[in-house]
Amino acid sequence: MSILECFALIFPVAAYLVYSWCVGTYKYFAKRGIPFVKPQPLIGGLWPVLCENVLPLEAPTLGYYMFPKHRFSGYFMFRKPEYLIHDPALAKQVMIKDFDYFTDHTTVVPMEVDPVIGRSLFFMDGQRWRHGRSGMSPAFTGSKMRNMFGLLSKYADGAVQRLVEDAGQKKLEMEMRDLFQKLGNDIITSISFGLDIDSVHNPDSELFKRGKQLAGTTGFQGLKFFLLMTVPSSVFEFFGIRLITKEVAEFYLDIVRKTIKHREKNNIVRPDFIHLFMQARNNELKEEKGNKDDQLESAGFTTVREHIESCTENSKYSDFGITAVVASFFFGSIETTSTVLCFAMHELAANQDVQTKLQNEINLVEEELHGSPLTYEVLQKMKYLDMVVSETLRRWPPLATTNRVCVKPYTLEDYNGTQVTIEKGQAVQIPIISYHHDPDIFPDPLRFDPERFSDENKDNINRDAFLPFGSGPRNCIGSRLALMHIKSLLYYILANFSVEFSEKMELPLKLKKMSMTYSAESGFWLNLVPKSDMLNGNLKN
Ligand code: HEM
Repeated sequence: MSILECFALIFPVAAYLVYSWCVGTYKYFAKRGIPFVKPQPLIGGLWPVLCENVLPLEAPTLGYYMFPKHRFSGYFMFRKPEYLIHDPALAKQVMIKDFDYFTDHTTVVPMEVDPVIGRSLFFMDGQRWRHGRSGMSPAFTGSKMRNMFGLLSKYADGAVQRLVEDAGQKKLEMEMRDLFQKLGNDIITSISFGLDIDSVHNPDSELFKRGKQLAGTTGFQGLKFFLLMTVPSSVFEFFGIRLITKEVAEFYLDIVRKTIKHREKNNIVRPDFIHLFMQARNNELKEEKGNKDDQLESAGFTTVREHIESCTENSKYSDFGITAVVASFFFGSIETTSTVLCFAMHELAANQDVQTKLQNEINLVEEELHGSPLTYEVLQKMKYLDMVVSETLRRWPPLATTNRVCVKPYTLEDYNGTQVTIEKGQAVQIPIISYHHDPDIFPDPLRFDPERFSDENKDNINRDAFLPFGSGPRNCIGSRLALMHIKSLLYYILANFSVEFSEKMELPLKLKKMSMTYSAESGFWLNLVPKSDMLNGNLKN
């Protein structure tokens, strides 16, 4: 990082802290009789992150256990007062029934600040978000995902076969986050930009390097992202700081332009996102009402419902618009899916009985397929695989919290009758991780137990408190794609390998502190053990 870049980042942050110090007040919650986490000067509720062993991503959730008798509590982000919602039923009210009061996420990035990230739904607000979501939702329906499954599954199968060749007769020792980030980059590059690459064997390829610049949440890129979440985006605009550099945006724009030209000239149809958004700009992207693939249960327990009516009439995507929208998928998808895959593999290595049960289900499916390729229907019907993925999402949700911004005054009522009006512009935090780890909601919460999601037990699950993909109209638009990605890779890996901890794995697992999502401090080191060798008992070390 150059001195100029350091200055460009440090100066706006310092200016913002001084500003918030002048306008903020720590008396906000005390005056209203609301329990709150005691702030420290300047950094507010971030003190436990700096001085105690609290992960930054869990910092806003501290009030959950400090004030168990309340439906909500207060928290200071630096000097800005925010609310933490303890009661999952109240969170549901905020996210679904009273959504009109809470339509936005806290971080908004105007297109002028960053033309790529500014086109990501996550960072849009108001009408622009509504319009963007309704235009994008037909590209993520179950039927579109079924069409994309062939591409994704073929890639996952091919990538795992290359690992089988690498392994030969030996165990393959690998760091899982590195592996899944590479596979994730390749899958998203294939289904977004229509290009097939192999980053595991070609880590120096231009496409992998560029992909990392799009999805990166570590180093300088991670710092910029963290600041974007804490400092108003106008500060970024004023200093001309972009999250995705012009060079990276132009690299992908060039690919998209050439691909579109080639496809139009040669009448090529490939069921990927470029194709879907080319259809959208020609008003040809339709939602097929009543399609059985769009029913929730077909995609697994965790899939979330689409609440916004789709409308593609005015979605006139330019070449740059298509580039920016698909590039923004890198950002939301690679870290999240890699996190789930790393922890799923970790739990399978730690719980060999679960691994055996999952492999038995996979073996049965393979027998029934008689050598034919895996299909979307067959993958969706794999109950135990769905239970393992659901339990991983409960135990290790990639997003520990989500949030909403109040857009018109709203009154909250505590169990004891205390009422408080949230003002326009104030944020509420929804502590996904606290619900998932609350023993009153999920007994023995730190135990990895896929049986919680069995047919016999899943009706007892409090759906309001199980929120890996959020809830309501602003839920995760990519839940079906994410589940398909995670399940396909787990299927092919466990069809060919068993997994065990390698000697390099630091146990018990120590979580990485400075990370935007859950991760292992020293990596997820596992051995992939070729299955045929295990069966023949002739494994070479
Ligand atoms: C396991 C993987 C994933 C997890 C756990 C996850 C989780 C989430 C969560 C918790 C939210 C916020 C929801 C809310 O506030 O109610 C969200 C939003 C979002 N996710 Fe995901 N996500 C995953 C994968 C993906 C993928 C693969 C994509 C797209 C290709 C994606 C695109 C988005 C977008 C665009 C939003 C913002 C939606 C909006 O504001 O309208 N996510 N995700």
